[in-house]
Amino acid sequence: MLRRVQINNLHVSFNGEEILKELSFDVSPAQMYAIIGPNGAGKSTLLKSILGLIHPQDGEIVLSSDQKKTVIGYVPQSRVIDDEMPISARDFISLGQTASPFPWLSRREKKTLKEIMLFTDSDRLARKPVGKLSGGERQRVFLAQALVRHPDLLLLDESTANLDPDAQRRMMELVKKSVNEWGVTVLFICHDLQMVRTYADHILLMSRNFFKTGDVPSILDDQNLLKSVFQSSFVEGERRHESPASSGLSLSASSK
Ligand SMILES: Nc1ncnc2c1ncn2[C@@H]1O[C@H](COP(=O)(O)OP(=O)(O)OP(=O)(O)O)[C@@H](O)[C@H]1O
Repeated sequence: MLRRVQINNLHVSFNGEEILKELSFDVSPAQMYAIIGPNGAGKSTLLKSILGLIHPQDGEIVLSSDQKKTVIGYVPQSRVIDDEMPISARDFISLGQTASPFPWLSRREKKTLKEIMLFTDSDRLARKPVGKLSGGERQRVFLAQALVRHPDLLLLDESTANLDPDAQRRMMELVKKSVNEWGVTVLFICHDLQMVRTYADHILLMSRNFFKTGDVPSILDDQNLLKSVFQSSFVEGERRHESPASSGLSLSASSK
């Protein structure tokens, strides 16, 4: 189980543009943290920094857990799956398991795989080709893949976007179940504030060069705070769009 995640004074810039500045916060185990903020605020950048996919210019990320190495499960914002991909949902989920030198699963891995498929209700999808699954079924399979190594920390980047309200609720219930039953710690990026109110224990509100953490009421009930963060990003965004060349932004720069 995770003991601690500590983000200390994180700085991330791309092409000279500062995306994260002096970002610091602590995460307690077995809790759900929603990360909210306008488009371009740096939310995905933060998750990718925790994953080690982006190297911050300054600051540190401390992960500690009972095991030697903290296991992280990640469901990215978008994932392109070819409709003709000839791999079953079961095999796709098992790709998340620890790489073994053998091309077959050990008895223990098979048992875990079965457990996770039952847990996420994806066992009935086991034999279906992953490319033929509906959007909601795919999300369920992606979550199963992220959970199959029993992560200490689960990072979800808008993983319920594009799902219908019922599928969103079912997915978040599963995530909550993994927190309650296994003590997984979750950071989830979400634009649906109603969902955040229902499922988050804490919130990290981010915009460029600004952040605030707190419990749900202290962030979501502060209308002035929300207005200032979302409105200022809109005004800033408008200015950029009027004059992209003079803004110094590289229009082709994107990690997505
Ligand atoms: N690898 C990269 N190279 C250059 N710029 C990048 C890179 N990754 C992200 N950015 C820029 O950093 C800014 C923050 O991007 P990020 O994806 O973290 O935002 P976000 O808060 O997750 O936004 P959204 O809500 O739209 O998903 C954006 O302007 C983006 O273009």
